[in-house]
Amino acid sequence: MQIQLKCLSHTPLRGLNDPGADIVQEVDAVLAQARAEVEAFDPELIVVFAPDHYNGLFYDLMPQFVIATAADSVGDYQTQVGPLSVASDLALEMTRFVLNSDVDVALSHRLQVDHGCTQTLEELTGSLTRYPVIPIIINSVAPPFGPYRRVRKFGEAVGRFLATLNKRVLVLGTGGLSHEPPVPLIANAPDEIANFLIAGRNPTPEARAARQARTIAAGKIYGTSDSPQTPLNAEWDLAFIDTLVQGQLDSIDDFNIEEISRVAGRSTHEIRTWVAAFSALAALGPYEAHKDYYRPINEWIAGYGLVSAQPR
Ligand SMILES: O=C(O)/C=C/c1cccc(O)c1O
Ligand SMILES: [Fe+2]
Repeated sequence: MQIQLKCLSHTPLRGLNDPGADIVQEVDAVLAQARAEVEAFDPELIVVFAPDHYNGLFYDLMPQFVIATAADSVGDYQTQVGPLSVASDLALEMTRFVLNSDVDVALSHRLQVDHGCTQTLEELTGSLTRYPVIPIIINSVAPPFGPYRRVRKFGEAVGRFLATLNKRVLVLGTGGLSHEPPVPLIANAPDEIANFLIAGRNPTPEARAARQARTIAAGKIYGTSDSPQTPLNAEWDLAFIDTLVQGQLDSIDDFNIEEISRVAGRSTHEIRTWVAAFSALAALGPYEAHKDYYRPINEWIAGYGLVSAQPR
């Protein structure tokens, strides 16, 4: 089998609250290059490790890991609505393999996915259906989270499964790096917000629009003294990227969840998708990785990065 990896940030504010035109063009060029590389690789399967932001998964039953055999995009922010072309049989086989590797994983035969999964698919492939895909959700937004060492074990099990396939596989991780958008916490939440976080599927168009307006408003002041959210932390982001590029994945086992939230923002935990993706690649042997791009972009509430890797 052949495998390539790309991990990149997502942000629903791209196109809704943009930085200066020079930065927009710079990112457009980075994404165009990544898309061209995906096109040249011509994957037969995409495995996308993604977070959910209370669009598909809620506290009525909040799993740490989910593999989907079927998935529909809710179309939040500016993402496309509709079904993904999920490789259902392979997703089920993967689930069996992971369970037999002594790692618990939930299975969904009808998962709703949001921008955390679909933005990256659209940016790197042009659509939700261009290639067969297996969506894998890693809880990165709804505390409590399992330890980082667990994410690594999960990613390794997925990687060992991919090694059994005779296919060109593109592994994606989407989210991060440092950032903290105004996603509510259930701890001490008023009833209305708690009810949304527990069972808020399929919100009304008005509720969706209000959520989007709140995020845009937060983007307008993010990184200033008016913003109550933890700011971006470029130093933390670059050290994390370096850890991945140097292949020091075992050091991630010791990551302290509370400390990361404090110094880099609560949604920084979307890097769990990167950890799983790199662990899947590392399960196939030594790799070489390259930082394609990094820039902290307040308007997008994103320590925005792209890293690519392949077997050495
Ligand atoms: O879930 C939302 O409504 C917003 C999510 C968000 C905002 C800004 C940057 C991101 O990476 C997000 O996922
Ligand atoms: Fe996100």
